[in-house]
Amino acid sequence: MEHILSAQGLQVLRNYMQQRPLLAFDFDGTLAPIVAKPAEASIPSASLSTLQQLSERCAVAILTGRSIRDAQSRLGFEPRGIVGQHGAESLVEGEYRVVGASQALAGLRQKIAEHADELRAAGVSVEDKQQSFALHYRQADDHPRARQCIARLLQDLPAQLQQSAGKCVVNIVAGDSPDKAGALSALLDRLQLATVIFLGDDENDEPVFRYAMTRSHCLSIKVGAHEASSAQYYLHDDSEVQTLLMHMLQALAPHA
Ligand SMILES: O=P(O)(O)OC[C@H]1O[C@H](O[C@H]2O[C@H](CO)[C@@H](O)[C@H](O)[C@H]2O)[C@H](O)[C@@H](O)[C@@H]1O
Repeated sequence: MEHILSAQGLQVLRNYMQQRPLLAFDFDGTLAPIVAKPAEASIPSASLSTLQQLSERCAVAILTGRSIRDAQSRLGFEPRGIVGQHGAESLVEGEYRVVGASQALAGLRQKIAEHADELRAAGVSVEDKQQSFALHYRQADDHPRARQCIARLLQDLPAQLQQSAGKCVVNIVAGDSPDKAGALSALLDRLQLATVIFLGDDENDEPVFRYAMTRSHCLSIKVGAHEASSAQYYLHDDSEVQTLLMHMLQALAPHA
């Protein structure tokens, strides 16, 4: 993995930007720094301003584990596409679709209600996003205990549901939902774009990093270098995101 802000990385970035790619961004841990409470996450104002300017010159999309409604409330601009709940819902040029749903989510909702006291005592908070759940334990005093409590809840998870790990969170989505890679592929088709730059940081972004390896016009960048990641390039951490956005913008300037 190469640093995207190295001389070589920036040359690759400029070449991509000249093709007017789709600029696709993960939200938490990428555009918005990780914070203790999910409700308090926000994009720093400088990044928001640069994203707005980018969205006037290029197609911009957000690919997030959050619900679309939640993500929208944290964006000061309207992207061409938003993929929400890890791929389970999409909003592209005003058209909303739920892609994948399962009755089994209703069963899990009931089970979560039955285990509410136990989850609360273990410091687990539940984010019900309708097409998916996030079971958060960042604020638990004892993370192993919280994870055990979640594992007990999910031990007989129906085959129609799938779980995945994230940053101090366990996500549950319907098994027939696309992941972010499937959703990105559909988005590119829909927008009739072939080239994409994707920036993400977490487990649910790895399918996109792997997808990028199979395509010739897909540049993948991971926030936070990690040997096990399939991303091609990295940023050290989210404090470098604004610098990257500025380089993207400069590469679109007429004289660039
Ligand atoms: O795909 P993403 O946009 O990265 O969304 C993944 C999840 O992000 C949120 O949780 C994470 O961020 C929180 C705020 O920084 C943090 O407190 C939590 O520990 C992280 O897991 C969001 O709440 C989830 O719904 C998303 O699935």
